Amino acid sequence: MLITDINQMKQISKNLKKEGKTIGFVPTMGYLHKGHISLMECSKKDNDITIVSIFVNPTQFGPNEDLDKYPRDLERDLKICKEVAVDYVFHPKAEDMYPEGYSTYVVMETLTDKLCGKFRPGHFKGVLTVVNKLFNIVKPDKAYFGKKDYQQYIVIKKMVEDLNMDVDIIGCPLIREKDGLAMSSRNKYLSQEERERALSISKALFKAKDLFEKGETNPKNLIKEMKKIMENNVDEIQYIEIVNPKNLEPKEKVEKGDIILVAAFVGSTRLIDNIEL
Ligand SMILES: Nc1ncnc2c1ncn2[C@@H]1O[C@H](COP(=O)(O)OP(=O)(O)OP(=O)(O)O)[C@@H](O)[C@H]1O
Ligand SMILES: CC(C)(CO)[C@@H](O)C(=O)[O-]
Ligand code: BAL
Repeated sequence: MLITDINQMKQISKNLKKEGKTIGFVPTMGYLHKGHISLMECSKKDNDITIVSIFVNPTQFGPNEDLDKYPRDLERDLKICKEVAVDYVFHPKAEDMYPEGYSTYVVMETLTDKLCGKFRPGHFKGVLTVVNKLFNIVKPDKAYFGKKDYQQYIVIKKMVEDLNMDVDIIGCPLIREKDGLAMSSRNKYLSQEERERALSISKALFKAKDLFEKGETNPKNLIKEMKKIMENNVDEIQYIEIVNPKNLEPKEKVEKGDIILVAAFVGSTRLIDNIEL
């Protein structure tokens, strides 16, 4: 069922909780793909009720980013949600989420100024604020986030811990296309030729993992090999970092369980990807 009214969504969730039902929540920005569907399937397995939100959150986009052109197709998304048999789709209006005079934000003092946060100032402030608002409206027992957006997953986990919020954050595996490209709504922006070049990102990650498994533990060497693969294909590498998976601090010697995080532009499309070692 599609719900667009915030108060109606709050009331539905309140009633579900009164009935003793568990609520699983999958926040999205829509233009759904198999990555999103995998989160919905996880939620359905664990909970009585699954609620998906579709909201392109304006506060997490920078002034020169793609808020206006972000792909939107509600009809298609609703069809997918129906096929997967989610119980409710929450699709609020931006003017209801952020009415005139809106002035309260959630700011995290660590973790958000590095990696994506360094290149997208204010991004995580917008993400944490909207996720907090959505949690207050939907009141989930568990919320599902993809590890494709790995920093986002860690930052949200920390917010929930720091603010003693009553929701379990579940991180779900990154889903790829058959040829290795990480699924993302923004892949729609890529031309055929750009998509080919974008494959160098996952190729570089797979290569680095292979080299690590063969014994290379110097992050500089792994990153150098990745750059060799990506340099002539992508248009800009924003970062390649090998970090501790919990605190996102760069590693001097790579160990099993560390994670390689990448952000790069192909044409005007910014893509992120990662691999766990
Ligand atoms: N390939 C994927 N595998 C697993 N989870 C994913 C994947 N892509 C997106 N998700 C998750 O889906 C949720 C909603 O993400 P969002 O709607 O921004 O999709 P997206 O494809 O990441 O879009 P974008 O183009 O903004 O990167 C997030 O928790 C995100 O991590
Ligand atoms: C978590 C989220 C739905 C908040 O707008 C968004 O950042 C996303 O889609 O990953
Ligand atoms: N998938 C994270 C949302 C964003 O890029 O704004």
